[in-house]
Amino acid sequence: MSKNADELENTAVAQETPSSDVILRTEGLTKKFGPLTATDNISLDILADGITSIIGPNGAGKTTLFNLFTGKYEPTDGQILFRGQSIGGNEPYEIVRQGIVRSYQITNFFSELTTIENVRLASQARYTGFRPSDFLRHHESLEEPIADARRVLERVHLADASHEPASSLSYGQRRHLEIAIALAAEPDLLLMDEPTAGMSPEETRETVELIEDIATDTSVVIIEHDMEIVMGISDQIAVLNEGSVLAQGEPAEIKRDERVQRAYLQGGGHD
Ligand SMILES: Nc1ncnc2c1ncn2[C@@H]1O[C@H](COP(=O)(O)OP(=O)(O)OP(=O)(O)O)[C@@H](O)[C@H]1O
Repeated sequence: MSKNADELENTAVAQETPSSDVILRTEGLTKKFGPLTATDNISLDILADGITSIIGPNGAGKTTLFNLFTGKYEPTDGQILFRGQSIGGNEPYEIVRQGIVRSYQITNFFSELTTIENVRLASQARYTGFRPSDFLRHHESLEEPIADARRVLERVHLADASHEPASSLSYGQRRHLEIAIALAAEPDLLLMDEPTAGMSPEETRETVELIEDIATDTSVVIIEHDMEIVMGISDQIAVLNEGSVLAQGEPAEIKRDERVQRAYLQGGGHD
């Protein structure tokens, strides 16, 4: 039976609109730096549920993709849809307000302030705004930001260190403080760049558990080089190679994908 015009139109809409289980979609996303193409026509779906890992050899375009998601870079071409809305080229503070937050691998807090003061400042921004100049504005009450900061510190197991100067925290605790600062913005999508890099086996185990806990109510995307962690933690994996998506799927599919093995698991260099 042939479809009438309405049915055809509905089909077209259904194909174009990301389904509700996709939180972020890229369509033909390209970023060029002069003659170099860092991400090349990437079309990728990040599912709302669970943890997506982005893997690939050095220079594959993983960090560039994160920088496009957070508004640090403007796409040269293509679209980024967050919950169906185009965000490509938005300012970083707008993207944080829209619900995408990145937790940094590098230390990015005020070391002379206490642990809770650092998280409280980040929670305050939810009330005053995420524009750099908004940090100078005052929320009339500190009660809510302090209560939020306490809750977040419980979650990342730093409650006991609340009143320690951030400079006195161990390396693993500092990384958890970074995560706490990101969580204080109450993201819907949390981006994490090598969340266990440089950690001891014990710190790594705690951090993996923490990420799994966060993923129960927040969509999580991680860039990760450690294949044991990737295979254990991920619900979905996207493999990039030379700026393009080589494969996307569940860990078992990715493990047996011959192109992936050739490009990355056996052949390609990584940290
Ligand atoms: N700001 C920039 N200016 C010029 N070239 C850049 C810039 N950022 C990234 N590149 C280039 O884009 C390509 C992709 O880099 P990107 O950092 O995204 O890769 P990656 O997959 O994150 O690598 P790694 O695992 O080493 O961090 C590389 O060739 C890199 O040199």
